[in-house]
Amino acid sequence: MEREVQRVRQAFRSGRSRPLRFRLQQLEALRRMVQEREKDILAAIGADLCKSEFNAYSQEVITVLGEIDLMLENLPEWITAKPVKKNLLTMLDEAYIQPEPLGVVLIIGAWNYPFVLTIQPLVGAIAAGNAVIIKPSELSENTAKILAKLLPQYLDQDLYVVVNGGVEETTELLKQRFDHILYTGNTAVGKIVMEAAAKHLTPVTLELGGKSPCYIDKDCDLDIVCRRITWGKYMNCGQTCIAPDYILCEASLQNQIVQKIKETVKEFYGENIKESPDYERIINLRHFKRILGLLEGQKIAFGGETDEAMRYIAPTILTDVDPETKVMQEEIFGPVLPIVPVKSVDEAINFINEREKPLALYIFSHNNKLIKRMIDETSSGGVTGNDVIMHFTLNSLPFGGVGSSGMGAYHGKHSFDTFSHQRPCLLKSLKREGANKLRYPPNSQSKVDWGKFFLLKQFNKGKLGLLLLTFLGIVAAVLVKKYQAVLRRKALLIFLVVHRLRWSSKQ
Ligand SMILES: NC(=O)C1=CN([C@@H]2O[C@H](COP(=O)(O)OP(=O)(O)OC[C@H]3O[C@@H](n4cnc5c(N)ncnc54)[C@H](O)[C@@H]3O)[C@@H](O)[C@H]2O)C=CC1
Ligand SMILES: CCCCCCCCCC(=O)O
Repeated sequence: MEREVQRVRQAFRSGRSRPLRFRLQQLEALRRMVQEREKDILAAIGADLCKSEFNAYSQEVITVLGEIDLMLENLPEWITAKPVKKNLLTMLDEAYIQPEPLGVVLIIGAWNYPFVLTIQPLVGAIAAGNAVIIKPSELSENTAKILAKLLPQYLDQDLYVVVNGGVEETTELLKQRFDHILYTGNTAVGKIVMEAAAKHLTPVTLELGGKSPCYIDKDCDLDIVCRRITWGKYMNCGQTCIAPDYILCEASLQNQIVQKIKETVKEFYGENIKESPDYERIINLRHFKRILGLLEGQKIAFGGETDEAMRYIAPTILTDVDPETKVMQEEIFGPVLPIVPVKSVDEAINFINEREKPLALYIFSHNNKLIKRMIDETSSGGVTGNDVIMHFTLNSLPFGGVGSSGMGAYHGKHSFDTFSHQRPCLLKSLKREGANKLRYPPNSQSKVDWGKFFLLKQFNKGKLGLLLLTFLGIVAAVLVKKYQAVLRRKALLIFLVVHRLRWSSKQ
């Protein structure tokens, strides 16, 4: 493993991942891979999660293609140095921020959306000019295999490398030194990743999970609310990190919600859900049994049917759920929707704030003030009002968690920033040494006063200073006339200072 990482680092050191042209070529090659090998990719995702081609395309492939297009369109602007504001002391210098690649990035993907959760970060890392080691999840083995096969056929083989394997291989990888690690998966492994990264002071982006609450206000159009929740909760058989984990609402709404979700499930998946091409399966037996365990002792208002051989769990709703029971203690990550009754929005806010910060928060209400209030008085990785999941799809929004649901974010420009160092650059001239005397020893009160004058607004706003500088400006102008060639630059500096002070005294 050490040799593999060394090889990638050598490739990064060659500098070839940095030029804009190269980055664009690699992103175009990746887009070609997705388009030319679409059938293979969809088949692999389908085999891992029992997912239809339509669903695999619209839940995973479309996002990756959109991300690549966004990068191709904006990268020339994003990699350009951005000038920054200057102060009186640096007025004649060049000051700017230049994004630079971090180096070798490790991307550890999860199995639930095995293509998009691995390739979308890769797009950002390539765009930012890095070399990348990609570690797909071993649980989605078909997608892991197809990525290991296809990526080297399209991308630079030394800069972008897929490492497949399980916990043992990931553990070995994590002993190596990286310049950034982006991990998607559960919180427990997130801690292992962070501990390993700390040994090398490697920065991390942790895309973790949690229980994302969904509050339904009493004045809602429940038909629409329930359609949206049914879509987001049962998509991918509930195995979505930002799926609404549970509902908070007044007890009186429960029966109507159950009824409307039941009707929607029939509309979406038909009479025989097992036969529906749109309804997926649980990834493996361990997760299947874990989810069944969460049903113990609960009041099942709808669903509950299971088939171990097919790892099938029907869309299920639990009502009057006690917050102390197991289903409310861990992320469900399956098609089970508990409803926890609350008496008011205040109680819902307290309920959310008493628990770990979730990855997403969903609020349904006609009352925008109530939505804004809940946003103000709670914390979560992201929020969608009057819908679910959709904040993930807008790549101008950063996607990530907060607190135990993760740290850092990606998607679109946020990915580019995550995988870049914002390098501050100040380029001075070897001339104009006179002004530097201010900061050289021996120090004195008058130097401190000049320092204040140049750097602190409150000390250069006064009229006295302005008068003094105007006077200096006149003297300078006279001197310039006399020693034009030598003093032109100094006079210009004084003029600029006077101009700046006039401007700041107007503020
Ligand atoms: N925030 C986000 O964007 C997302 C978060 N998730 C979260 O991920 C979780 C589900 O995924 P998991 O079952 O964790 O996926 P997983 O079991 O596939 O693990 C993710 C990665 O961690 C590695 N790994 C597992 N155990 C390890 C260990 N002991 N040491 C080192 N590496 C190890 C695996 O090889 C894999 O590449 C849920 O909690 C879900 O909420 C899932 C998708 C998106
Ligand atoms: C248009 C629907 C796209 C849905 C994609 C959802 C991917 C979520 C990944 C996750 O957070 O686990």
